[in-house]
Amino acid sequence: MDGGVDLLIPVKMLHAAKSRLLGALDGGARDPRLHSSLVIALALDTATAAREAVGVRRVHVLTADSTTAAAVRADGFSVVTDHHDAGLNAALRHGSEWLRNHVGADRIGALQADLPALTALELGAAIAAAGQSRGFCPDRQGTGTTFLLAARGEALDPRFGVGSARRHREAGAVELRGSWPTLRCDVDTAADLGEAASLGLGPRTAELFERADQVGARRPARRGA
Ligand SMILES: Nc1nc2c(ncn2[C@@H]2O[C@H](COP(=O)(O)OP(=O)(O)OP(=O)(O)O)[C@@H](O)[C@H]2O)c(=O)[nH]1
Ligand SMILES: C=C(OP(=O)(O)O)C(=O)O
Repeated sequence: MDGGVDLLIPVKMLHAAKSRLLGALDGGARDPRLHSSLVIALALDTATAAREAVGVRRVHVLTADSTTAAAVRADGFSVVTDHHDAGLNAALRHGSEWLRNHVGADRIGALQADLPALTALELGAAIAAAGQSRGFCPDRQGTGTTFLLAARGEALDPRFGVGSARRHREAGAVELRGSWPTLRCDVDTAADLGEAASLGLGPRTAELFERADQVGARRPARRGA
């Protein structure tokens, strides 16, 4: 029986996360508390859309960070503790084994935590497109990976990092090729934030930028604006 995908969303320690976005909310002042709230907002918008997607059984945030864990638990997400913060692929291998051993997960996926424009429709379409295969979705540049889905009963075998799209392809994952701009739009830079704003930011991220705007910081510039 098809029980749906248990999805891991990895978030590293807040002081180290999304370093290229440091200062994005405060005109470069780089307030660490504001930065932490941005990292958490990105993850919550991603996780909230993912939870609504057809084919998803449960969303688990994978983190060693206690502030992140508390914030996502408050919104009803499960937390898988990454004790080591030993790098993304090691964390995902640990998370994948934990889900197989502790919650009986038989189909596991990994979704990047920085997809603030994600819609449930697009993630559901990508899961459907994968069928029973191991699949991955490249980012909008075509080189990275925003979503990796194991075949049923198999471990995740993640190969994230620079050039991960090629590595996932070479390792036998099927490239999921639909036109899913919100699933492909991970945000590493201010320019990426502008792209996500053009697609429509999720409510947590949008609210942070609304508030920042009121105190004079710039909103992410929309494409073509
Ligand atoms: N749980 C966990 N998540 C990780 C770890 N390393 C990276 N991640 C997460 O994996 C995703 C991609 O990580 P990176 O590309 O290394 O870093 P980033 O935080 O997106 O951004 P930069 O600091 O700007 O490189 C992000 O959501 C990270 O929070 C880890 O060791 N443990
Ligand atoms: C880790 C990856 O992405 P990013 O560095 O954009 O978060 C990846 O695409 O494999």
